[in-house]
Amino acid sequence: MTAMMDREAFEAALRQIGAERYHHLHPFQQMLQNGQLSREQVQAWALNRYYYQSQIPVKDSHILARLQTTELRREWRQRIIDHDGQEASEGQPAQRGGIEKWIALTDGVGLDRAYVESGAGILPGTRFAVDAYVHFVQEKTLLEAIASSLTELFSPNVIGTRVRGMLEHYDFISRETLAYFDKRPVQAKRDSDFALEYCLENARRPEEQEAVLNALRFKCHVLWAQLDALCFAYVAPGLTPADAWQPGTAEKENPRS
Ligand SMILES: O=C(O)c1cc(C(=O)O)c2c(n1)C(=O)C(=O)c1cc(C(=O)O)[nH]c1-2
Repeated sequence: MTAMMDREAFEAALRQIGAERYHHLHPFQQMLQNGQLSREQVQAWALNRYYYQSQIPVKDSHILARLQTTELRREWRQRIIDHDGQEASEGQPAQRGGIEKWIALTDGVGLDRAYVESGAGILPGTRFAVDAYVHFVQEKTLLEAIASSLTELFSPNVIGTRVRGMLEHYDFISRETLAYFDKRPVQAKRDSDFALEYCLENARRPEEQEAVLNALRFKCHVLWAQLDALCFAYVAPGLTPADAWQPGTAEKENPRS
């Protein structure tokens, strides 16, 4: 049996998984940030990732429903607000949510909004990976469900590199198009600091520590598999499934708006 790790060793083991397995290492991510993709390949990324974005508040609602204290629910419900936004109330302005901002991104790369929101044209690999994430948080222990969000420990770096690279290399990408990412690093740090502390405190046995590490490995695979699907369908030519989005289709009617 594996021995219990102390707090530092456990945290180091989690960070090691990110260093080896996070999607910053994926060839599609690297092509995206290095300006090696066509406009259509960037459209494919934006379209497929919309499905991930759309399911994040669904998965967080499953976690929320399992939390047994007001304090924990308050903390977790902020994640749902971040993605779904909030109507104006009591002198507070309305808050645009992440999903709406992602639609601004797909708009910005010229995709038809109704088509994006319909979810038609999503690759099977994207759908399976994202759905697996939602099922994971329903079926596993609460500790594992919370641990599966820990990839966000690593997202501020990859987001910074991606945004810088895309702005530098693609003339069809503007700051406004990528506004989704403006707030993400701060939100991701807040969320992952909380989730990390929860896991460090609540994994009290070696098996629980192992389960947390495996949940983070699983989530790295969820992200990796989505980029694999994009590579296979849109970078290797001619392998796009017949019912998935075909480059050159679903263009917005007025590409300037
Ligand atoms: O751009 C990225 O590389 C990236 C990565 C991740 C992640 O590591 O899971 C998330 C996000 N973005 C993101 O925008 C987001 O809202 C988000 C929520 C979660 C989660 O697991 O709850 N991960 C991520």
